[in-house]
Amino acid sequence: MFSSRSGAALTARGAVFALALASTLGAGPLLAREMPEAGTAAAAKKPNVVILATGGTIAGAGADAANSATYTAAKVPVDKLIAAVPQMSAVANVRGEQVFQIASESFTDAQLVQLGKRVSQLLKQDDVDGVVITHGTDTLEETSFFLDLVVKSDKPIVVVGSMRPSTAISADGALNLLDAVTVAASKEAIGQGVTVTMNDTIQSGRDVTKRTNVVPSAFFSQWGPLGMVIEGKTYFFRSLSKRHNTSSEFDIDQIDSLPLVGIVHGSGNMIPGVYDAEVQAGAKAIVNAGTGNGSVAGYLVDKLKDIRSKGTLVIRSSRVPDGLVLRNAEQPDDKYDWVVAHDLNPAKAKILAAVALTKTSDTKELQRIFWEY
Ligand SMILES: NC(=O)CC[C@H](N)C(=O)O
Repeated sequence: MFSSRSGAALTARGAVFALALASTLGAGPLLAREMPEAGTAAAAKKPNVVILATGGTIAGAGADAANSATYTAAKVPVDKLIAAVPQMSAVANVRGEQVFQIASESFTDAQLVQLGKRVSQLLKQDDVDGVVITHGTDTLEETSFFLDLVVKSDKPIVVVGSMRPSTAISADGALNLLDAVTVAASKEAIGQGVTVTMNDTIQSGRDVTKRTNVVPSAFFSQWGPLGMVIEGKTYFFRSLSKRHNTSSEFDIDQIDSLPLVGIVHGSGNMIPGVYDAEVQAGAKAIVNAGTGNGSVAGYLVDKLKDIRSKGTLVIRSSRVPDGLVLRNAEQPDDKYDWVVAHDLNPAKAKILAAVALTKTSDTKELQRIFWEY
């Protein structure tokens, strides 16, 4: 049973995307439709979109078409991904760059900064109308929020991944990639912030998170998607009200590295020494992924107060996927000089804290930043 899409369409798409791997392995030529030649009138009319490939399942390959969860991520190079979705040439003049070829859990802050700088550089060019980043889904929510905070451009930036490798029956990467290019090429996406196109929806890169780890409908925002993309048309229904991109006070051109921020996951019966280990490793801030409303066990409060008094920032988030952490609810944040992450989950709070710390370590300023972004 196919839950959300027609079985015939899914199977056809899987077969098309599987061509990418066949070619990678030298099994034969690609059946890509001819792309319009650069410099022709047809090419001049279409928006120019650059695909920056970083790896992930969208570039993944398994041994058999039945392998939807057992495969190797980051195998198929960007030119093969592009050749496997010839429908993109009707939407935009597409070219690709292989920035990395990694599973996204292996992303480092240095790579995040490098990617951000490349996106910024490209979007300053008159001959680039939008950028698509192909990415593993595990940390896609971090990268999409990071780019939303630091790239000073109104042009569309779309981050896209897939849940099934390119070789799988019903691979979801091909349509997700076509949808990403469609959004990146659309006028409607200008100024909407970084978006994520997966499973026919357009989500805000600011608040989308991975909520299930095996099915194509993996990405979810508690505030709902921005819109949908269907058969080459974008439909936007809401806008991001938080500061982002050109309205952001952060600029990747001014950032060369990110300070270390740690996350401590809340549970019952915790080990206070974990906080010390983060501080000793050089963490400038610790995001406390507390229980419930960002609650902190009574026996941990002194530890967190002590850490704060010695200079490390304490940011209260929650391990609960949705909701808000409010200031002075559960803990007296004013008294302890702690910051709350508001609706940002621990991974998102870590990104915002790291970016904010490039400018300030004043807790009033940091709290303002957590309200505004
Ligand atoms: N669906 C995926 O992309 C997960 C594959 C891999 N763990 C990654 O994040 O790159």
